[in-house]
Amino acid sequence: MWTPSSGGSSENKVPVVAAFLREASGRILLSRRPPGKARAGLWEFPGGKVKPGESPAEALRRELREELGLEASVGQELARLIHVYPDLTIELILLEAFAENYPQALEGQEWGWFRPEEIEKVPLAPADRRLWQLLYKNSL
Ligand SMILES: Nc1nc2c([nH]c(=O)n2[C@H]2C[C@H](O)[C@@H](COP(=O)(O)OP(=O)(O)OP(=O)(O)O)O2)c(=O)[nH]1
Repeated sequence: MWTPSSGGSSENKVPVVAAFLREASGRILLSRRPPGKARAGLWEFPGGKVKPGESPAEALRRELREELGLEASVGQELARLIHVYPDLTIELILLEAFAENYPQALEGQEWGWFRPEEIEKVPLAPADRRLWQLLYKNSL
């Protein structure tokens, strides 16, 4: 019988929150995973793991502050999915977010504003590609 040693199972899923944040002209904020981290070089919706005792909204406000110096309010949940990576299974929760200031890369990561048609061509983390397809299907 095959048993996974780590990852590969949806039972021990790690909750990860991510922000759907749009600027005035409708472009969407993406950040790039830095070298040395899992899925380095791929683009994602900014966010991170939810710590024990935190709500998803609290976790997202903390991650946006730590990574991008953003003070943000958090709105509704837009999409959620479970994604199994070889090393880790995540439940990725996409929350609408509204920033009060402009982003700055506090952890040296690349970030940018992307039009929806540009996101089609960006190398996204596989879970984010699926999320993006879900959003598009629901014509957000
Ligand atoms: N933040 C974020 N992570 C994502 C997204 N899509 C996706 O597959 N992931 C994966 C990448 C990582 O394996 C995991 C989140 O870990 P992280 O490295 O961003 O979170 P963190 O800073 O809180 O954790 P850590 O590196 O300190 O362990 O989820 C996404 O849109 N945003």
